[in-house]
Amino acid sequence: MASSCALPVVDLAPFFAGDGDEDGVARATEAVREACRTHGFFRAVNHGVPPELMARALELSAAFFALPDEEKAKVRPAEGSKAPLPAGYARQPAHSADKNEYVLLFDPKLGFNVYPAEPAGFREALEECYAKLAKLGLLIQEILNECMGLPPGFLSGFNSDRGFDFIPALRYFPATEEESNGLSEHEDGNCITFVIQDGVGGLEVLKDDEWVPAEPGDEGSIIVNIGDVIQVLSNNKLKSATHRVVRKKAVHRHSFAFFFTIHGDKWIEPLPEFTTKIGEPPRYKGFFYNDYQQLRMRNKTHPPTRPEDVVHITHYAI
Ligand SMILES: O=C(O)CCC(=O)C(=O)O
Ligand SMILES: [Fe+2]
Repeated sequence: MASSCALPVVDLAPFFAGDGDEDGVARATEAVREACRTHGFFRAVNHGVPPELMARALELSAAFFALPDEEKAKVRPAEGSKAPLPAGYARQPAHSADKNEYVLLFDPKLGFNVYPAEPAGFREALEECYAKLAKLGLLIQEILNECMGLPPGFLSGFNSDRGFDFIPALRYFPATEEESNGLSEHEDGNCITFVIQDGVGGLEVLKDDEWVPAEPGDEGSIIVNIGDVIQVLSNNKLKSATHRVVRKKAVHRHSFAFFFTIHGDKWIEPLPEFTTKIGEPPRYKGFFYNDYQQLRMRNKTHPPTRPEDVVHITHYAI
């Protein structure tokens, strides 16, 4: 039986029905609001991304990562690229607590991506997946706008530049006898994240001091979570939850994480709807998104020895 902490499931079908199912839309919107308030995570079904496309993309990704290291190394980021992060293949440095390798991809239209020659079809499947997830990002942003009671179109106007969204295709190594961390506990710094994953499992979300599994489920579901930007804009009404990936023994785990993010020049602070308009004090000082990203990046390049020195969104808390 599912525990009371189990990840909420949200059926997005009413948004695709095209028959003006207003009640269905209202119910699904309320389910998203409740999930983002309590867990910061939910499992989306009927999300508009074909399950067979997700399965094919994961298979092709697994085939790429199974290639010899020297083949993977050919997919190195282009020198002099203007991409916000290095697009292409990389592996976490040996000293990192995170035990994975990945291929980072941006919107194909931007021309930053570097693709492997093998396996055939990798580029097409990933580009198709990207397009579908980008569309889903816009839909979830609209739903959040409604959940947050913001003026229609506020978030899409505030966050209209899609040039910073990206996907890492990830492979986690098998756990060892000594150690099973795949991705250390963290909150996402962006707006909205989608996770597509194979059947291995290992993604876990912290809820009331308990680690709740965010397993893939067998219906081709996508895990959705909100990041720090939404938590700040909503002045803590919606939650950017702590999560991590734990590795399993004897298997690699494959996933895609789509980061629906925001332009680095954006000034992020709690919105009036959650502060002055309702007589509540802001829980955060304002900041430029870029500045926060730099601090987060430094967490990775220069990991502090004391966990309490790792920068989280609480850095800006009042
Ligand atoms: O691989 C996953 O399941 C999650 C990845 C994740 O949490 C992240 O990249 O921020
Ligand atoms: Fe994450």
